[in-house]
Amino acid sequence: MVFFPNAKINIGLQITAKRPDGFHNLESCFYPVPLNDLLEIIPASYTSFTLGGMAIPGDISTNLCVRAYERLKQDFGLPPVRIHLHKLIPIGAGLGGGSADAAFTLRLLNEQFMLGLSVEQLENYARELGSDCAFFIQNRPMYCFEKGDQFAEIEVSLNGYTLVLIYPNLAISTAEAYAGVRPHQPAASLRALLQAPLETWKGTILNDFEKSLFSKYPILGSLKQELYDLGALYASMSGSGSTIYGIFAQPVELPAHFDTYQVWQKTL
Ligand SMILES: C[C@](O)(CO)[C@H](O)COP(=O)(O)OP(=O)(O)OC[C@H]1O[C@@H](n2ccc(N)nc2=O)[C@H](O)[C@@H]1O
Ligand SMILES: Nc1ncnc2c1ncn2[C@@H]1O[C@H](COP(=O)(O)OP(=O)(O)OP(=O)(O)O)[C@@H](O)[C@H]1O
Repeated sequence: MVFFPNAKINIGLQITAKRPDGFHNLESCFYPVPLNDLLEIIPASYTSFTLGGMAIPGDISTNLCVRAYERLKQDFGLPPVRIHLHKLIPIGAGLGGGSADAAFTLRLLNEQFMLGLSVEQLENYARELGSDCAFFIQNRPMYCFEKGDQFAEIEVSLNGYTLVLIYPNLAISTAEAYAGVRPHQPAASLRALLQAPLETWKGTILNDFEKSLFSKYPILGSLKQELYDLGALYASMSGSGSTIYGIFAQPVELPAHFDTYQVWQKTL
């Protein structure tokens, strides 16, 4: 069976408090985007994991696909499988690629072996694997809170807009990003701000990771400004970085020097 785990962007990200468990409470709109890895899992005589596309740091046993398989195997005694991942979503990019791979592995195994797990059960397994993972079970625009693993419905649509993603060949670890932020209660509710027309977001919707990461890596702030100069209605860093995205009214011709980065553009 073949699935295509997709990336996400964060529209707004407020980090509101440090939790007793060391994690942070946040509020953010998670929005799926059609930039995909390829994940194939088939029954086999012994379990193996192979990787194509981009290299992923870390031992195979720490790969989130393998961890998701092992977790379900614990509870359901799954037979051996051959897992192949073709990695296309940049890593350390704030696009949730690893989390998507984990969640899609759970979803795929649930179908392949007819485990009969409900959405809620799959989300609970996903929460064990990472804060972003549970979002990719339902995989639709959601207002996320607490660790980013609790959800509320929100009416946000980018349909018809052109989305540009720029990955500046710079991997930022999530832990590094959280270490640089000072949690605070926001002056305005992100949820309310997101309900206003997209044209108003530029002045109102922020990603709290930008302040410290833009000082540390000035290229990030420059790219965001360039997207605005090119006519973006809204531009931001996604998640804990380093991807900078722009939302445009129509497709945009990007300057030649962007060729040195990984650039993706699609009308949604
Ligand atoms: C930045 C976001 O992508 C926003 O969508 C997420 O908060 C990150 O989620 P993730 O990559 O799934 O993160 P995890 O694998 O759960 O945690 C990695 C590390 O990030 C920090 N972390 C993560 C999530 C959270 N709500 N608070 C945290 O402080 C912790 O130091 C943790 O050890
Ligand atoms: N299948 C996988 N794909 C990508 N990264 C993986 C995977 N399995 C484990 N990892 C580990 O997860 C970390 C990066 O994950 P990911 O790419 O999701 O982070 P990110 O781009 O910062 O996204 P986010 O913070 O929004 O979840 C790396 O340390 C990597 O070694």
